[in-house]
Amino acid sequence: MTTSLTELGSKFAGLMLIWGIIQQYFPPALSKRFDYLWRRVENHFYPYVQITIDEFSNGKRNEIYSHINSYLGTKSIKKDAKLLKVEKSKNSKSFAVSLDEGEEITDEFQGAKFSWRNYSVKSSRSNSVPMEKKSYRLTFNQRDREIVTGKYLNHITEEGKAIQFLNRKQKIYSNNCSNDWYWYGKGMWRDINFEHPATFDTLAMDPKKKAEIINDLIAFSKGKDYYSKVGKAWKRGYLLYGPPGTGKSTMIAAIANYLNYDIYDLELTSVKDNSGLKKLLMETTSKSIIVIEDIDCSIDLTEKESTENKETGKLTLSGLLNFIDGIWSACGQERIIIFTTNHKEKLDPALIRRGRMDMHIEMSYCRYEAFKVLAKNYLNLETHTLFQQIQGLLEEVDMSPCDVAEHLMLKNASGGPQICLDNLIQALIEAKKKKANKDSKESKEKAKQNSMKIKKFSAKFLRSFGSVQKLLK
Ligand SMILES: Nc1ncnc2c1ncn2[C@@H]1O[C@H](COP(=O)(O)OP(=O)(O)OP(=O)(O)O)[C@@H](O)[C@H]1O
Ligand SMILES: [Mg+2]
Repeated sequence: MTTSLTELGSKFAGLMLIWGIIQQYFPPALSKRFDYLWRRVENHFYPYVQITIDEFSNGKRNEIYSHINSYLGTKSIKKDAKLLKVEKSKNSKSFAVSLDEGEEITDEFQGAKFSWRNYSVKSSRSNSVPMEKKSYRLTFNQRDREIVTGKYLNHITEEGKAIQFLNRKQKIYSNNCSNDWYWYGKGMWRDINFEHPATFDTLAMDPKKKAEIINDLIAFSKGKDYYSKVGKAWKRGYLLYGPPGTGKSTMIAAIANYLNYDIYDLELTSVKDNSGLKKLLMETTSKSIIVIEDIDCSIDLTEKESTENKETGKLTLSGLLNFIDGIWSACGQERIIIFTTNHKEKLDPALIRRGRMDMHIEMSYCRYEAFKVLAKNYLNLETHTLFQQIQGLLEEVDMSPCDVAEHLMLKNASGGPQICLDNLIQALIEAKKKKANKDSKESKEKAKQNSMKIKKFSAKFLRSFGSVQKLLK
């Protein structure tokens, strides 16, 4: 289809040119009549329309061109296009394939056929470097005009965007910028590539809880229509709480990798006031996770403090609440906000109520199910005779996944899994002893305090009894 369409198109263009020249010698009334007839002949033999999409439009890069480029590049691998180009930019994870100059490809959408051709025109200005003008030309039957403008162009733009999103390198942004001259004028966030290896497969936790979180993330990321239907801003809040070393930060990395989102690591102690917080928020993009780690330590966020500071221009709890659910936070769609804390009980209930922090996720000490994930990751073991003993010990001792993982690391080339498991058992037995000692000390201390209380009480009672006796005498 493609070659014949393009060839036919250029032949008609040639005929049009000749017709234009001859037309000048015709009287206007006759020329109009001929023009009408010519259009009918043309529509009969060549009922096609062409749209050209240039790489640059009005001196600016044309975004649609780059989306089409990605879309057609992916199509070209599956189709039988023979002239392809491969590029890799510093911000993309893998190679990007696109059509080479002059190559054509056909596409189908809702039963309609489309032909795409890549053009490149080189021109040289009198005194300067040669310029290359790249474009795509879309040819389609004019009966499909509505499909093209109504749906097809939208469809390829969305697909192209999605391909570019998957192919880009993830970033982690931080607002904790020093006064370093290098960052001067580079915006409020600085970024580096995010390359954390954590995934949900390597995250050690109760499998049911893990599945629940993954399902929640899937529902969120596919929820565009749902959120707009119920009239809610497309964002979700997670509170991760639990003792140190239980995997809160690791979970954030796993979520970012799962959804391919960027991370904005927001350091509240570096934020001067509420308006600074708003500016930071406005510089974040969609499909991102805004993280505030150790929220309880970041700032004194009590309601009382917030009311006192309202006028003094500081960062306040109400400022933070506005940040989470104010209208500004809905400016960029598809955003996740995550708070972490070791002390959930210290947080103001207003900050973590449902609707703000939609899901409260407890990251707990390592139990048997979580241990099995670590043993698989670190030692490639799914079963072992020592597992049963470890299971029993993990029920009695609170050890963080971080500490368990440390014992499962192969420390030298000659050490095998058996040594690691033995080491872990030793550590668990030690921890169990320590716990037993601590418990017995605590119960002795409690008993001592109780007996002191009883002694004090009886002395007081005896004293008062003595004074009553004296009075009665
Ligand atoms: N649940 C887990 N699954 C897999 N690895 C874990 C888990 N928890 C901890 N680790 C390991 O321990 C290290 C420290 O964990 P992480 O930083 O995620 O803990 P945290 O809960 O954020 O601690 P803190 O409260 O001190 O910030 C990680 O680099 C990871 O290797
Ligand atoms: Mg952490």
